[in-house]
Amino acid sequence: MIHARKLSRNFTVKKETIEAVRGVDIDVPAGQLIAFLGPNGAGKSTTLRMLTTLLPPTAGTATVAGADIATDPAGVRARIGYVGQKNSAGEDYRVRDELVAQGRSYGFTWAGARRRADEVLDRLELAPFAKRKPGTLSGGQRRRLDIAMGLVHRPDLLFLDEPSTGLDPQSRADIWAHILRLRGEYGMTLFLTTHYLEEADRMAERVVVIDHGQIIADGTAEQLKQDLAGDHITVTTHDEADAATAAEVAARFARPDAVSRDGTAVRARVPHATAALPEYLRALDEAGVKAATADTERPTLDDVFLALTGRSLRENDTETPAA
Ligand SMILES: Nc1ncnc2c1ncn2[C@@H]1O[C@H](COP(=O)(O)OP(=O)(O)OP(=O)(O)O)[C@@H](O)[C@H]1O
Repeated sequence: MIHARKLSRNFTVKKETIEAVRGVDIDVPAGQLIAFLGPNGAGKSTTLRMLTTLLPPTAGTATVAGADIATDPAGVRARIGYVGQKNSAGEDYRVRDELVAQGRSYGFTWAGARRRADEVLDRLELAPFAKRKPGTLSGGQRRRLDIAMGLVHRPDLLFLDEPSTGLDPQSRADIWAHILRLRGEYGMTLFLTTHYLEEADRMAERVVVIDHGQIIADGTAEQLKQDLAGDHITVTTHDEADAATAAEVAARFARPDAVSRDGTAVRARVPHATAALPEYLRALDEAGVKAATADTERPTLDDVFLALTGRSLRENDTETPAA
């Protein structure tokens, strides 16, 4: 559905060149739900804008939904939907009329556009608001309208740039329920960016991480966590001397740089915590150290990012994601 090779985009600002996207290669098969993650300024929107033909690449090639972004941008646009960060519906018309106008802009007849408008109103549970102006909708309803606008022409592939940003947790869950239902009904390919790592972790089949314009990780959330972050074991002891011994013992189970100590707490990164913990506790016993508490923790996608870059993706977050 998407095949991009060495996709790159530079911007020149005051004679300075910004390499926003640097040689992105990506292949997305039909039907996949893929989350594109990265900190602010990593190049997510720029990549999306190139794939959706809103921005020409400086170098590289891509075919999207079977059409070449450079030689057949109209073909790409006819087959994809794009829901950007900004509202896509205007303020002048009523909700249904906005959707009908969108259908007309894709070449549907008036009757066809009205049929499509009613279908997406129904699918996104917006029918009760059909006669309202977009400006009177709540944040979540407005976001559903944006998605409806992107779906009027029944695209095979839908790009969503931060579909849930700025919404309260309940509206976010609601948007996701709609996205997943639409995907089930239409069998669409979904390519989305999000700042919410938990959402990417739970919802996406594939996670691609971009940083400084380059893809630095690509796989299922589970693979990335297992390969790049590993589980964590945390053991606390009764005094700091024991903790120092416990840290030395931990270094036998984990790489030395994957062991840290804070007072009486020792934390170690290991491939499989549930298997390593009993062995570790036995080894502590042999070393004459009694653990006060022992805990295991699965890694998060933020741990993956931290392992890859030494930075946390959360440093950019301004909102607290829902649990
Ligand atoms: N029109 C532009 N002119 C100049 N620089 C730009 C332009 N658009 C993007 N950039 C720069 O390119 C880099 C990548 O920006 P981009 O918007 O793709 O990042 P992003 O990962 O989508 O970030 P965010 O999460 O904040 O939306 C940034 O350094 C940004 O400042």
